[in-house]
Amino acid sequence: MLAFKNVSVSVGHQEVVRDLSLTVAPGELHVLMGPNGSGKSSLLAAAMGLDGYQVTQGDVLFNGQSVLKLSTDERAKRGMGLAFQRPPALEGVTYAAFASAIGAEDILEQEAARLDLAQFAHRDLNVGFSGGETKRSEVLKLILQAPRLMMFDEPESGVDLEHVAVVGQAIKRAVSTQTPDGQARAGIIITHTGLILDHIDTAHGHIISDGRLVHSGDARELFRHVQSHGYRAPAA
Ligand SMILES: Nc1ncnc2c1ncn2[C@@H]1O[C@H](COP(=O)(O)OP(=O)(O)OP(=O)(O)O)[C@@H](O)[C@H]1O
Repeated sequence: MLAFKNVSVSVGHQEVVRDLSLTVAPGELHVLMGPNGSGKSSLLAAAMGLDGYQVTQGDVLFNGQSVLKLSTDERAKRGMGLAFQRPPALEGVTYAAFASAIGAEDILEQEAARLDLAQFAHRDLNVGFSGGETKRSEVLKLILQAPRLMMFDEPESGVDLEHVAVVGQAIKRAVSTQTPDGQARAGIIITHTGLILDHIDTAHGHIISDGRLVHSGDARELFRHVQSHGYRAPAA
C-alpha cells in the first residue's frame, strides 16, 4: 500500500532521512522506534507532503503510484492520513463542525465515546485540552477521517496508562476495519514508550537511527531489545 523507496528527506539544508526503504502492505501495522531527532516524524511528514519536508532522493508510492507531485490534500483524498505529534488547537472549530465537514457526523458520538471523549464533542478542537486529551483527540480526528493508511505519531505520549489502553484498542479497531469498499487498511505508529504494543496485534518493528532504517523485526522483540541494549541494531 505504501512504499518508501530509497527515500532521503531534507528539512532546509539538513538531511534528516537517508536512503530509507520500507514497505507497508494492506492489513499490516508497522511501528517505528528510534532516538529523538532520528527522522521518524520527518519520514511521515514527507509521506504526507507537509511543507518544509523535501524528498531529495527516491520515491514514495501509495497503491503503486508516486505521490511526490501531489499536494497534501490530494494525498489525503487518495487515502493517506496522519495524526500529528503536536496537533494545533483550532479555535472556532468544534468537533461536531469538523465531523460534519468531513461527513463523519454519524459516527462522531460512537467514536468519541470509544476514546472517552464523548463530553468534548461541543468543544473547539484541542482548545484548552490537556496534553493527554489532545493526543486522544488527534487519534479521534484520524479515526473520523478514516483514511486507508493511518499514520500515528506518538499517539500515547503523555496519555495516562488507562487511556493508553483506550487509544491502543481504538487504533487496533480502526486499522483492522475494512474500508467501505472492502479493502484492508494499514497503519504506522511511532512510539517511544512501547506501551501501545500491549494493545495491538502483531506488528512489524523498525529502528530508525540518524535518518537510516537500521533494523527491522517483530515489534515487541525489537522493543525489548531497545529496552536492554538501546537503539543499536541487534547483532546479526
Ligand atoms: N520543521 C523543522 N524545522 C527544523 N528542523 C526540523 C524540522 N522538522 C524536523 N527537524 C529536524 O530534523 C531532525 C529529525 O526530526 P524528527 O522530528 O523527524 O525526529 P524524530 O525521530 O521524530 O524525533 P522525536 O522522537 O524527538 O519526536 C531533528 O534534528 C529536527 O530538529
